[in-house]
Amino acid sequence: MTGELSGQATTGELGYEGALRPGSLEEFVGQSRVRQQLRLLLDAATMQQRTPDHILLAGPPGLGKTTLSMIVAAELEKPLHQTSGPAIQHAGDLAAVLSALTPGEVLFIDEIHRMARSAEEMLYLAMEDFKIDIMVGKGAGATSIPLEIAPFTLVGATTRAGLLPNPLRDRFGFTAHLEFYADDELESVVTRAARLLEFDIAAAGVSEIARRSRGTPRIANRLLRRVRDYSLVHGVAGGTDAVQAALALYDVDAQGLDRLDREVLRAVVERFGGGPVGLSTLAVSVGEEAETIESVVEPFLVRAGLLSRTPRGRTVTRMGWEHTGIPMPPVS
Ligand SMILES: Nc1ncnc2c1ncn2[C@@H]1O[C@H](COP(=O)(O)OP(=O)(O)OP(=O)(O)O)[C@@H](O)[C@H]1O
Ligand SMILES: [Mg+2]
Repeated sequence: MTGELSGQATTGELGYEGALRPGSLEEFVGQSRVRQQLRLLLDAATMQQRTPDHILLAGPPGLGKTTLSMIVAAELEKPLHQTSGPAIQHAGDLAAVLSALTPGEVLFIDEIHRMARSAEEMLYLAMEDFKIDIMVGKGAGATSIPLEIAPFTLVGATTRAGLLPNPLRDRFGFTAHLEFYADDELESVVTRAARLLEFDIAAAGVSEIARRSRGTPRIANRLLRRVRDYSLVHGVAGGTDAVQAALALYDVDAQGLDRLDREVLRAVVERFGGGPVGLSTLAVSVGEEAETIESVVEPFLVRAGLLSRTPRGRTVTRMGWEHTGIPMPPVS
């Protein structure tokens, strides 16, 4: 999913994201519970001069997992090494990363649920005892040589906490579940970003953007940039008119649903009588990957009360039917 309302980052966006990333826990908007929990964890470790427990950050795309990993390193005043699950295809890839860590370094593994199984075992031992076993040779003559590594803090991020094997999940001392942001929190995100972009936007425009951002800071920042483009090109101020015109141009509706969200709702209603329908069937019928539907589209539709996930499949709610504009058949 690559629309304006995908929580996933686009390649060209990475530069902007760097510039807009909050640099400390205090600057990080919202998620106040997670912030308090992290503050305590980091302060305690600093006082005792040890590395803090490993941290797992779980939640949909664009809610601030990468940002928080950078903040953890900054708060600890330690270097950050960033890698990701898909980059770790073999145990050897992980061994190379782990053996190069300096004491206290923060290792960030994004999309940790996509790491190779063979590397997971190595990670267990590393997380627990700061040791790894290096295999030397092949076949019957193979031996494993234990190697000490520097104490480090692992920060893992996942959009799919349910996919992590239990032994891995259990080795994180703290799991932060990031929630979608409330509208007033998104307003703070947009106000802050507008200031950094030196874009003058009216308060009413800010709240309009916040309302349409699906609870996601990345989307809020992205919509803000579209509105800024619009006001620049058309030479108009950043008020509600500019916001509405810009968002209409990008197909974002008043509740923040984009094309794919609406397609998913319509598919369930038109082709499956409102559900229940299984995830894979639904994914095929809208031509998207099941993972995208499950981790990007559904969390928002469920939160907005338009879709419900049941053991038998996905069902569109009464509000969801209303959103499609198709009359709901009477319950027989
Ligand atoms: N709490 C926040 N306050 C201000 N800005 C935020 C906050 N959370 C996220 N952002 C902004 O949203 C953008 C996306 O955040 P981030 O990259 O950390 O998300 P993510 O959870 O790692 O997403 P993904 O799952 O796609 O990797 C960044 O540009 C960041 O500046
Ligand atoms: Mg990220």
